[in-house]
Amino acid sequence: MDIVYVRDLKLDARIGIYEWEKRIFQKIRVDLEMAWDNRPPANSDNIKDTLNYKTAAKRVKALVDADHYELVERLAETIASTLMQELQIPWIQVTVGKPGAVHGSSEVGVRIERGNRAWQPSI
Ligand SMILES: Nc1nc2c(c(=O)[nH]1)N=C([C@H](O)[C@@H](O)CO)CN2
Repeated sequence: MDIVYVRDLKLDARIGIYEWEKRIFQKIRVDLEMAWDNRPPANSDNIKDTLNYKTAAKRVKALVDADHYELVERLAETIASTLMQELQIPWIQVTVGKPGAVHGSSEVGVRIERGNRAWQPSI
């Protein structure tokens, strides 16, 4: 399975369950792994055939900017369902991390997979 990825996307988010977290922005980190058939763009050398990683990253930023999220789980699910639907992605892995949220840990968060992991492009 071919992959298009976005790694270590750093964003400022309104996120968290505590009252004080609703009044501040916190750094979050997002990783995306997205299944795609990379042979058509490799053959055409045309951006139109790609899963455009810039488009995906900008959409994630817009989703983060649009709302306060209590849980990293809801943000990860929102990112996965939105990108899958809007960009026709058959399988996605989304990691959302909160660096510095837990003393003694460099990062905490969630990783989810949605869609068909066994997806293969038709030849
Ligand atoms: N599984 C989760 N656990 C926790 C979350 C979360 O979003 N998912 N959030 C918090 C707090 O907001 C925390 O990050 C503040 O330090 C605690 N546990």
